[in-house]
Amino acid sequence: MGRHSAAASANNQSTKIRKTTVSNISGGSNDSEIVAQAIDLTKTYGDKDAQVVALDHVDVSFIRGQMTAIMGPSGSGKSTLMHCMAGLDQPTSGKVIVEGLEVSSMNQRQLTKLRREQIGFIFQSFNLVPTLTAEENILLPLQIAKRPIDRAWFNKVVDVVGLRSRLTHRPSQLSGGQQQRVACARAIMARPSVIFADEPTGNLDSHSSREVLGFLKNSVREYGQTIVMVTHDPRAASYADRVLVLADGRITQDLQHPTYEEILEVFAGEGDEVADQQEVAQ
Ligand SMILES: Nc1ncnc2c1ncn2[C@@H]1O[C@H](COP(=O)(O)OP(=O)(O)OP(=O)(O)O)[C@@H](O)[C@H]1O
Repeated sequence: MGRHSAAASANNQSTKIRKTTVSNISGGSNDSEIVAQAIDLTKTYGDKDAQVVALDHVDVSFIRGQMTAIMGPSGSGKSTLMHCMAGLDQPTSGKVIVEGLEVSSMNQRQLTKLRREQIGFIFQSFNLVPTLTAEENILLPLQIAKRPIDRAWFNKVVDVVGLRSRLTHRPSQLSGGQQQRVACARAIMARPSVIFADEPTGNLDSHSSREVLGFLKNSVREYGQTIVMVTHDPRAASYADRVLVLADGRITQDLQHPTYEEILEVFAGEGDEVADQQEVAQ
């Protein structure tokens, strides 16, 4: 399905779904709970003749202690939004604010500090260091940042992700699900303000996906962790408190606590594409 028809399909569905506007979310009494915010965010690639508008004046706020899923067709701007929010990519115009700090105007040194101290990452490909054990991988970001290691917190995180008996194993000696649980533990160990997860279950079978999503959700419920997760998988998105749908670089849906069926309904017109991507992911 083309990108314009995808957007139209999403808009057509919007009347059927509980919908909260971005201004409702970002305004009013919730202001103190905003962890990360995009204001009039635009990102274009290429020059005038071959310009791609990856993000088109996006306004969105992410609330502390919530898990948000970002969905949308391929090329709709999901990764670009997440990369701009995490300070991995520079917007063309507009602002990104994390914990009250303007990320979009930071220099490299400030960005490195921000990513070390405030932001956790989980990638589809796990991104573990192959020569280090699970324990060493989990502790690596804290050691690089020269931050003290809270052993009680480490033990809690290790037990929650069920890695106690695997701490001395290297990534190659672990299953995909176990490797992703190491990556989750690594992300949460530093207690970041927000964890950005890019297709965290994209390389996992359905059993391992459920384990990883269960752990992520648990970290939101029990420790107030804030998570923003890009996913093509409606099942994964149904674990989230909120689902944002992007099309052509704009947010076309903002759903609070949607059920799996409601998420499927949003993509009913482009079900083949979602189903295909889900199949590839599993
Ligand atoms: N470095 C780049 N140079 C040029 N165009 C780019 C670049 N990165 C992204 N784009 C374009 O920006 C648009 C948004 O890309 P983005 O990767 O954010 O989409 P996405 O929704 O994450 O897609 P997918 O689901 O396929 O990963 C696409 O049209 C893409 O081709």
